[in-house]
Amino acid sequence: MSSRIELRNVGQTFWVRGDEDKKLREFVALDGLDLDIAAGEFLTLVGPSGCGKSTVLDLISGLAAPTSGSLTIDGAPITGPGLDRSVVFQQYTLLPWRTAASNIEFALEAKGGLSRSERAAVAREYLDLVGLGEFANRYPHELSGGMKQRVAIARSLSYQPQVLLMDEPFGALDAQTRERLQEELIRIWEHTGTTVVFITHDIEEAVFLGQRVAVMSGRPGRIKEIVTVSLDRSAAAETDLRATPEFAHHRHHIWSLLRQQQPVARQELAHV
Ligand SMILES: Nc1ncnc2c1ncn2[C@@H]1O[C@H](COP(=O)(O)OP(=O)(O)OP(=O)(O)O)[C@@H](O)[C@H]1O
Repeated sequence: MSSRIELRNVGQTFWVRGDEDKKLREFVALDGLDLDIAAGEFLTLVGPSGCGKSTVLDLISGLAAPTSGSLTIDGAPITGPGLDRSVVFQQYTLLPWRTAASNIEFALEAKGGLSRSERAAVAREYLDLVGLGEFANRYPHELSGGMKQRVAIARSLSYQPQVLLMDEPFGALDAQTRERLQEELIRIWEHTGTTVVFITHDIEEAVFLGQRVAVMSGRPGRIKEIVTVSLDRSAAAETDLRATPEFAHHRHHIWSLLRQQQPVARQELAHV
């Protein structure tokens, strides 16, 4: 199950207080942002810190409304959060007093429509999918960071959203765990066919995961370029994809695009 998402001429303005005079000013975070994400696509989003990546995700999730422009999912306007979209954040968001399985069952309970035993079966199925079938009865504090994030992904997928929104989900993990989870995420995405929008600061992660990488520019945030990544991911089990010339080519191209841009905070300072 997957959905198509369209952002048209999207603008987002915040009111911020000036550092010196404390007066409220308009701050244009996004302006004229256009983005089409195909049903079932895996799109990664990179850009300088503060360029508006999380703001874009907040708008798609429906947690915020844009100041101007339109966002649609399968042609219908996005007017608020919905069970068709699920978000995974960098910080582990599991309930500490519930086991791994029970965290997933809790999300299913909120959705409704399943009996207790059906919820337990679905929780088990998705824990198996992320390789944690043996850890169903562990509490979050008994799991590693990577395991906690796997449970969060399993929980997000358990109610079968059409879109999975991920805001630097592997940012707090060590390099090895991160690579392992990237490979697992590709496998899960191939299995579920869900549309994925994935924010990262890591160019290699963006190239490894994304069928396309949307590179943002800051002040105001908009899409600078969309890079189509051609990698034979089916060979990932036998080949070190990150060592191939194609990978290096894409990595360098995106690095050059980002290199041309200043961090947004420095640009803001220049305007004070
Ligand atoms: N609620 C808000 N009120 C005021 N300003 C905000 C608000 N949310 C975001 N901003 C500003 O909008 C800009 C974009 O923020 P956002 O978090 O989307 O950037 P980002 O690209 O995700 O940053 P990072 O990569 O550092 O996480 C920043 O300058 C931020 O300070």
